[in-house]
Amino acid sequence: MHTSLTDPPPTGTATDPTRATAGEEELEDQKAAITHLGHELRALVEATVRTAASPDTLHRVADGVRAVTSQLTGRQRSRAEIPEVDEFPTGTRIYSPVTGAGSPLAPPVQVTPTADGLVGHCTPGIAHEGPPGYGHGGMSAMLLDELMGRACAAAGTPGLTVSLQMRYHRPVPLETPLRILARVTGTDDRKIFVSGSITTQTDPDANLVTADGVFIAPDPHRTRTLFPGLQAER
Ligand SMILES: CCCCC/C=C\C/C=C\C/C=C\C/C=C\CCCC(=O)SCCNC(=O)CCNC(=O)[C@H](O)C(C)(C)COP(=O)(O)OP(=O)(O)OC[C@H]1O[C@@H](n2cnc3c(N)ncnc32)[C@H](O)[C@@H]1OP(=O)(O)O
Repeated sequence: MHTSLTDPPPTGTATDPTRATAGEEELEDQKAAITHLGHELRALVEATVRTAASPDTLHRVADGVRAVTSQLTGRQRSRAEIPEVDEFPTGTRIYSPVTGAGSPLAPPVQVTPTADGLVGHCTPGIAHEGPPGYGHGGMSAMLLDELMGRACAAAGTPGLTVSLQMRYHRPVPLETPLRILARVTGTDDRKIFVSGSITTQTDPDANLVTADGVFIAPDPHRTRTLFPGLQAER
């Protein structure tokens, strides 16, 4: 199982299949299929919020979507279950609403390490709109919360957000490639202090949104209670 924070591209995977064992190959096939469906669903979501189709067309499409949904049958993941393809808490979260290649809600953000933290790249669409043409403020908070949480995990101290101070300097343009930075700035016992920012990729010196967060590394007993799937499967 690879440990990269970067999710696989829409078609195929980043891992050389000739080096994978049988079990790993199955997981890579699963990841590729989940990614394929996520890609198509994101296109459907974006088309849904942009279309000017007639009521007849919308009703027909809604019926078609219901028929498609009914095909996703069989065993359903339980609430606390960690997907087999995931690498919690430091790697792939395939259904994350921020980074998940399999999530119709995610932009999705591609995450890579930097010298002192993480950088994320994504291009949110109209589905993530707040003010007309600009990103929803809650979406910016979600992008930063995730990247800052991942920066804690990448630094070896996974933690949960207890405080997230947001500052919105300029509106975030949609359909524009964005850069999200996150880095751990300090620790105090179980407290982890993290900063983050969102800029466009073309103007990385102009902060659109900045954030300061406090994350807490839960004690081992709390971790076992909060994440029973971690104990059962890892
Ligand atoms: C193999 C190990 C796995 C460990 C996994 C751990 C975490 C992994 C989680 C995610 C990582 C994965 C990927 C990251 C991607 C996305 C992350 C997105 C982030 C989120 O989406 S996350 C969801 C929203 N988040 C919550 O759902 C938290 C709800 N919360 C709680 O569940 C508890 O809060 C808890 C358990 C966190 C701590 O509970 P607790 O009882 O252990 O801690 P306690 O209260 O004793 O506080 C200890 C010290 O923190 C200080 N403190 C408390 N609050 C503060 C605040 N607001 N500001 C400043 N300091 C604060 C106290 O003052 C005290 O300081 P002092 O000791 O100095 O007095």
